[in-house]
Amino acid sequence: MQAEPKKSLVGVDFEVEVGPVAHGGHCIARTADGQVLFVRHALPGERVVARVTEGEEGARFLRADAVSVLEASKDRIEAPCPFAGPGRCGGCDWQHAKPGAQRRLKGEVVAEQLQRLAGLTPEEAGWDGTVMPAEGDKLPAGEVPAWRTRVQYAVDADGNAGLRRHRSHEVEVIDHCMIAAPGVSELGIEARDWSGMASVDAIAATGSQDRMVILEPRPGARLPLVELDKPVSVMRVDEKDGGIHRVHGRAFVRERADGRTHRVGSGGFWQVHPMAADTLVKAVMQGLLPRKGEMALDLYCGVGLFAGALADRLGDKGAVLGIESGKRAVEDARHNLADFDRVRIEQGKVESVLPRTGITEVDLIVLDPPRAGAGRKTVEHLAGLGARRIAYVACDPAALARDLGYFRDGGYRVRTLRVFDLFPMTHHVECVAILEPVAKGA
Ligand SMILES: C[S@@+](CC[C@H](N)C(=O)[O-])C[C@H]1O[C@@H](n2cnc3c(N)ncnc32)[C@H](O)[C@@H]1O
Repeated sequence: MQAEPKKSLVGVDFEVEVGPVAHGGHCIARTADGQVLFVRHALPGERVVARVTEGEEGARFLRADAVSVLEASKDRIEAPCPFAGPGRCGGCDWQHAKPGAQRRLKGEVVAEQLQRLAGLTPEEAGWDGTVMPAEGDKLPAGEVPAWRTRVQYAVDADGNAGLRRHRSHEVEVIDHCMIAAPGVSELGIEARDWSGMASVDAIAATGSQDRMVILEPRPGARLPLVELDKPVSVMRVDEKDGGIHRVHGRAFVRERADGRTHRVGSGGFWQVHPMAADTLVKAVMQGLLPRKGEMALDLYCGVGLFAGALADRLGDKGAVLGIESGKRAVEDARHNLADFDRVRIEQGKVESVLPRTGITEVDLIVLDPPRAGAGRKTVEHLAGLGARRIAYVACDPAALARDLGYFRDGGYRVRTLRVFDLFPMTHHVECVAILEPVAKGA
């Protein structure tokens, strides 16, 4: 017998009391029947009308948008961006929260994940519970920061440009993105007509005048001429293989951080807040306190940000091994670190390359994995290398908390945790955890 299809609840409204914020930035609520709702654009303590955007009867949970606020939180503000809100731009999801409240809520999410997945209180994690701005970010509270040094715009078939709506391919047509850095705006949809393109990825480097635009043309469309009064690279996404190819200018931009210049190719990772790289390097180095002559690993090393910072502090007798899966990022890392004799970069996945290196002992480890985290197997391997300190840089607090639990099983404790707001107006948060071995007999 075929099971009856479940009835979709999309478009149905529920009047609900909004509970705490959850991982992912949505708040938790329940329908009168007890079904869990993850409500976007809501704040804890509010009473709202939540309109279901995903889910059916009997589903474990539903997703919804707060389409009307019946009782507002004192943390609520009118979103400064005219394109934010239910069903609109999918970029910033916390425009409706005061800047101070955004940080507090990020802290609540980190604390909840630590408790639930690692059994740690903030005190046990050596964290004072605060969420810090990026180093040197002195913007007055309330002012919308134009921070994003990389924005991927979308263009519809009629040539209207904007940003994608939340979990949708539809384009929210906009004339300006408030959080785009000025260098991005002078290149992006604010500056020219992008008809014929499907997407336009605009990058403005920090510490150099370099600009890059990665264009994905619609079938048969010609690329527009892109001119700027500073070095601009034009790249093209290949329709057939999805590869990124150079059309004009250099195939990279130069980013400055920790006193060095880093070449970052079109597909390579670089932090999108202009002060993020320096902030993270400082937090990692303050936590690790590298000593001359030590041996260190930089895992998920990208173009070599932490490997370079480590090599610089470890001196001529120190050594660093970086591992990164992206082929072009590895080429960039090798270029960026060419001045250091005792730095080696291996290409491949950490989980397969690390065991093959035959390394059985290191002094220091930095790991900065993608959102999924490192996972049990890699953490078990790392915990067996006897490092005196480990710095775990994380963009997903849930993956971090889970992996901290694995590190605890491997004999490591969290010495300090620092939490940074490197993504204002969104729910995203960045953490740096410093671990050390639990003293024998403790
Ligand atoms: C969050 S970025 C960090 C990059 C670098 N640490 C930085 O701060 O600029 C994560 C990096 O890990 C790489 N990556 C993803 N999965 C990987 C894996 N399984 N093994 C090695 N590298 C991986 C990505 O290509 C990306 O460069």
